[in-house]
Amino acid sequence: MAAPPVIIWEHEVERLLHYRELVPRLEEALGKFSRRDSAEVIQPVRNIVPLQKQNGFLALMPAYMENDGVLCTKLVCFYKREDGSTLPAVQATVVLLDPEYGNVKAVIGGEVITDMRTAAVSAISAKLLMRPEAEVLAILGTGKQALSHYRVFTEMFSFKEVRVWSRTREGVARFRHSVSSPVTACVSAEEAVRGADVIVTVTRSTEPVLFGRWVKPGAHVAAVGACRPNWRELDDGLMKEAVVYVDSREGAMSESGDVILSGAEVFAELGDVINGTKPAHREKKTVFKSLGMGVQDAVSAKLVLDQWKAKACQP
Ligand SMILES: NC(=O)C1=CN([C@@H]2O[C@H](COP(=O)(O)OP(=O)(O)OC[C@H]3O[C@@H](n4cnc5c(N)ncnc54)[C@H](O)[C@@H]3O)[C@@H](O)[C@H]2O)C=CC1
Ligand SMILES: O=C([O-])C1=[NH+]CCC1
Repeated sequence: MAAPPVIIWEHEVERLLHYRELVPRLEEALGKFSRRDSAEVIQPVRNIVPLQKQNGFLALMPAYMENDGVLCTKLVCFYKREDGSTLPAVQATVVLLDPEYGNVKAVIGGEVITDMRTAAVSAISAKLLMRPEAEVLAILGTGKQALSHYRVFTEMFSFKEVRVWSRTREGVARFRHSVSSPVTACVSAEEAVRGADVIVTVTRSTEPVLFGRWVKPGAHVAAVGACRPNWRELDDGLMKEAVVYVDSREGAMSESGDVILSGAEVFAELGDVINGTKPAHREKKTVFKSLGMGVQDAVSAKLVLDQWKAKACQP
């Protein structure tokens, strides 16, 4: 009989997962995914069950990496919460299985993984697509993703100024309290993004919060919210004038309101740029539309379990 699964919960994931190890693994996984080699990654578009009463969705996100021996699925609920709600916008659990026997090896809290891997992939998009002389970062939204994005972007790059905007003053005040360095609080999204080199949108909005006419030429946008086909964060103007990159073409064509409703053309996946099969248009306005992928959770969970085992073996 197989050993019972290891349970690793959020505070431990927080201790075990570090961007310096996570970022290169995610970069490699994005490249593998975009090669569409079934021995490297099998990852269907996630299955979604609407939770009508709760105004949310349950998503099942499986991924199999045959060459790496990683079989994984994340269960994630995400909600269209009203501001002021004390309930979380995203709740997740990641399950690692043994591909040979099918037994569960580990059950891992998925919130820290979701926050960190999403932010790390946005940072990879910036590494590939922002101008090298980028100085100003703007973050729209001040929730959990805003914080993880702030952390990895300031760890990986040296911005001279970080601006934040939220619909509520409390949101900005809370955010400023949670970070170590000064940030510029902006009273409007327009004020935050005018002249910014890199813009991150991490809101629960279902209507555009970022308009192309505010975004300067050559700026890079990482758009993380709006993960349903009828939800938007970006306007048609931005989607149509920017070169659009995504994590998964299939995912974007079935889930991204910004892509589907604007009719914008998807130029490439990030993995195509990593593999050298599509160029990085750093000189143009670029949008990375993030939706999240099971393979990102799989490599993150594998890293957590490996670190946990390494620590457990230490005397
Ligand atoms: N692309 C991906 O892989 C992932 C995307 N997400 C999405 O990222 C977004 C942010 O997630 P969290 O930070 O966990 O949520 P959160 O609830 O912690 O933060 C949401 C932020 O959006 C703001 N907001 C809410 N409604 C708004 C509106 N109508 N206009 C402008 N701002 C508004 C809130 O004030 C708050 O600052 C959500 O849409 C979530 O579904 C979350 C995880 C992964
Ligand atoms: O990839 C993910 O975990 C999610 N994408 C949208 C909400 C949660």
